[in-house]
Order: sequence, then C-alpha cells, then structure tokens
Amino acid sequence: MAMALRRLRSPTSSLRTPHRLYGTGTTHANTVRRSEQGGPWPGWQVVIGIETHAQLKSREKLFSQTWTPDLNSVPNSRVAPYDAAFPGTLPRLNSSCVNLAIRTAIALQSDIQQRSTFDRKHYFYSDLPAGYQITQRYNPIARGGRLFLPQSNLSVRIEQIQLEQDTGKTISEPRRRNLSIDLNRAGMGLIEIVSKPDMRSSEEAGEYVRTLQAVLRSVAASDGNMEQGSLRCDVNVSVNRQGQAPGTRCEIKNLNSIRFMVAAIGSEVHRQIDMLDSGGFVSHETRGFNEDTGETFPLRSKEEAPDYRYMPDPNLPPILLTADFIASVRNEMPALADEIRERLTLHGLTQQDTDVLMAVDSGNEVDFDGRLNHVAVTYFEEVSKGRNPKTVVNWIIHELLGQLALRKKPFRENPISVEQMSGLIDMVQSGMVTGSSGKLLLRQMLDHPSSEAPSRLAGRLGLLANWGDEFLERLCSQAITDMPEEADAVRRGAPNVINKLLGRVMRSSKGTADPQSIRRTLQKLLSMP
Ligand SMILES: Nc1ncnc2c1ncn2[C@@H]1O[C@H](COP(=O)(O)OP(=O)(O)OP(=O)(O)O)[C@@H](O)[C@H]1O
Ligand SMILES: [Mg+2]
Ligand SMILES: [Mg+2]
Repeated sequence: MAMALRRLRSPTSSLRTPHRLYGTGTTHANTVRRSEQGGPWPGWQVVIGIETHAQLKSREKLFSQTWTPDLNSVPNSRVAPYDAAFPGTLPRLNSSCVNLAIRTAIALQSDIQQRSTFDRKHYFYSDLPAGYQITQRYNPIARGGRLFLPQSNLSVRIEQIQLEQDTGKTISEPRRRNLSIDLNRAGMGLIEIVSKPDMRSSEEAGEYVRTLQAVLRSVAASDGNMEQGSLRCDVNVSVNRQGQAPGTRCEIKNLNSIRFMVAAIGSEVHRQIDMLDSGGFVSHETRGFNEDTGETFPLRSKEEAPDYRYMPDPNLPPILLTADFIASVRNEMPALADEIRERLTLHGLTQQDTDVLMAVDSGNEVDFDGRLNHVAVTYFEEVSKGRNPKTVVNWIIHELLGQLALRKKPFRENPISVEQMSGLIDMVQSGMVTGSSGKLLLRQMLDHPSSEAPSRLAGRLGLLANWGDEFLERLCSQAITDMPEEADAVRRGAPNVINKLLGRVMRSSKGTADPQSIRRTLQKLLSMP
C-alpha cells in the first residue's frame, strides 16, 4: 500500500534518539593484545563494547510481505498495512531473515538457540507507528560467539545476536518546523549483534566494525554499508584507572561511519578522564556525536531513560529450529572470508594481493541469492584457471584495477570478460604481443568495450609482435605433427589438402598470422615445389 508522505508537526526539535535499557557489563581482558603495551591515556584503561545493527539483505520485510526498499524507492511506497500498524493486521515471520541471522551466528561461532522468542519494546516516536518495536532481548536467536581481529590480535566475545524490526525514517525540517515520515524502512529485518566490553582502544573498535562488516558481507547477510545506513553502531565507552573496577559506561548512539566512531571514542574518553581527574564522576547516559565539533553531547541521562515495558509479543509464536535445519543452513552457506583467504594463499598469493582482491567493490551490495560479494576474487579465480596465478593477479591488480580507478569505475563495471582477459594474458605470455602493447590493448578494451577477441583487436591495431619465421615454423611443424594424414596426403600429391593444415595454424595463431606466410612455410616444410 502506498501512502502519501505524511507531514507531522515536530514534537521536539531534538535529534531522534531511540531506546536502550540500562545494563551493567563486566569487563574481561581475554587475550594479550597490542594496545596493552601502553596507549595514549597512560594510567587509564578504556573499555568499549559495541552494539551493531545490520539490515538484513532480504527481499521482504521481517513480518510483512512487502519488498524492502532500495535507494531509489519513492518514500512510503514500500509499506504494507502491517508496517503502518493498521488495526487488525498481524505479523508473519519471513524465514529468509531467520536464515540470514543463522548464517551470521554460524560465522561468529555463536550458539544458535533452538528456541527463541519475540518481545515488544515500547517507546513512542513518530516513525514507530505501533508504539513498540519487536525485538528479541530476552530469548535471542543466538548467544555467545566471538570475532577475531587479526591486527589487534584480539578475540572479541559476542554477547548475543537478536532479530528485530527497523523503524521508519524521520526527516526533520527545522526551519519549516516539520517532520516528514517515510515508512519504507519500517519493519525491515535487522540483527543486533551485541559485543562484550572487550575492546580497549578506538583502533580495536574500528577493526571490530570493519571485520564484522566483512563477515556480514561474506555470508551475504547484509550490505553492511555504514554510509547508506544498512550498518549502524552504538558504542559504549567507559574508563577506569589501571587496576580498578570498570567505570560507568556512556552509550554513543547511531554512529554511521568508522571514522566518526573513532573520533567519538577519542572525544568521549577525553571527556570522561577530564571529569574523573577533576574529582567528578561519569554519569550513565546516552550521548550523540556532533560531526562538526567532533565532540559527544548528552541526549538523555539514565534517570530519563524510557521504561520500555518489555513484554512477550502475543502475536508471534517462538522460533523453533531443529538441529537438521541449522545444519542445512550451514551446508548452503557461501565460503567465509577466512576460507577465501586460505584458498587465495594456496594459489600462492601474498597477503597484500589477497587483501586487495577481497576488498574490491566491498561497498557494493551482496546478492539476494547469497552469492558472494567478492567479485574480483571470482574473476581472478576464473582467469587463473590453467595460468600462472601470480601473473594473473598482477594483471588484475596493477593493470585492470589501476585503469578502472583512473576511469573512476567500480570493478562491477569492468567490461573485459574473463575470456578476453585470459586471451590478453596468453598473448603477452606467448610473445604474440609485447607487454606494453598488452597494456595498450587493455586500455583500448576499457575505453571501447566490445566482445572482440583481444587477438583480433591486436591485429586491427597493428600491435602484433613481428612474427619471426622461427615462430611461424614452430606453429607449422606442430600442425604437421598433429595432422600426419593430411601432411602425408600433401606430400603424396594432393596440394589442396594443405588448406586443412593452414586452417589449423590460423587457429593456433588465434587468427593473427598471415595466411600467405603460413602457406609458404608449410610448403617449405613439406618440401613442396
Ligand atoms: N563498563 C562498560 N564499558 C563499556 N561498555 C560496556 C560496559 N559494560 C557493558 N558494556 C557494553 O554495553 C553494551 C550493552 O548493550 P545491550 O544491548 O546489552 O544493552 P543496552 O545498551 O542497555 O540496551 P539497548 O539494546 O536497549 O541499547 C554491550 O555492548 C556491552 O559490551
Ligand atoms: Mg545500547
Ligand atoms: Mg542493545
């Protein structure tokens, strides 16, 4: 059902600041990590825990059969009566969202719960038409788990993974004192991944989000796009003097880039340390981050925290998962980032080449059918079939990616097919064209996309290396060896059969050798007059 864009008077000029219950956390250093060798705040320990909301890459919403919006959707064009909380409408769980949550849980080594339930979390805001959000605070779909951060050498523990609904969007126009509501996002499936407070620096927090992003993409659970809002983080920060108990946490809401998250943590740590140094105390509060000043600011204190009046959702039965079902999801999962990395290492690629290939176009969307987002990895693996992987990766990384970047094109718009790239590399390797002609051909193919074989293009552009007699002789002798009967026939006086041999040499030269020269060479080798 499409609804006209509703205009509501702004009930408040403050920033949208949803939810959150107060909870105390325990802190455990679980491994020796780099940041422990002394950090920017000597004498202080910084403790960070992150709540990540990831939009599930599902065609339909979590509880209605409406299609999820894309970036071009007209506001309020993807709204079912249920999403707008029309009386009498009921939720129906979308199994593909459950599937994607399970995939994420498997990738994070979480313990998938065979029974999980939905709660209503009440709060009142204009883009939440029902007055409550359906979530899984008490019996989440998965508990525990961990995410290993290679650079920090740290394994961050996961508290839980829960399914929940996204809210609509409020577009504020303070000058006109208007709030516009777009319900396209209302009811989309989210997973909230709650980490334990295991991080000790903004660098670790940054690596955590980057790594989580890669995991979500590699299991095709989410686009994980922070700029577009499909991945959003709330960061909890506390400080304590070394050796003392953890301090009071403040939660910084809705950070939508890793850069801002790192800045927000820095500013927040400074603020808390200043406060404690000057004899004050940190009060538990929810804060926002001002991107212009680079500072955090209070949104609401613990006392003002809403009472969410959690209650089990009476319209939704528990999710019951059999062990067989969980195993079947596991079996159909695409390769995890770690597995791809391992495979590429087996091809003999360096860590750096691997990183570059895996990062290509990572900002792009994952497919609904769960295909991997590692487009450049797939391309590399196709082209390197039967070829030297090192040569292929050099062509892809240094030439192809370099030239695409110059043209400001993402890899997805690469017009050179696997066959064309393979042909080009073969020509350079066999000496049919020189390395620099090969690069020229590549640029030509990028600027004038077509399905023309690179060998033809090279012929057309006069880029073929000078065909020495020796090389042509080699191809001709090979044809004679491969076609002994035809060769004999020519020798015994059937001159026209030479055309068959000629055809063979044309093919093996990929159409680039000159037919007259081939004929002459064949005649010489077959001792014809
Ligand atoms: N002392 C602490 N310092 C920093 N982070 C902490 C500390 N204690 C707990 N945390 C982190 O705070 C986060 C709490 O998230 P959780 O979703 O459980 O509760 P919440 O923020 O109260 O609820 P809501 O989901 O409604 O926001 C976790 O990521 C946890 O690791
Ligand atoms: Mg929170
Ligand atoms: Mg939370």
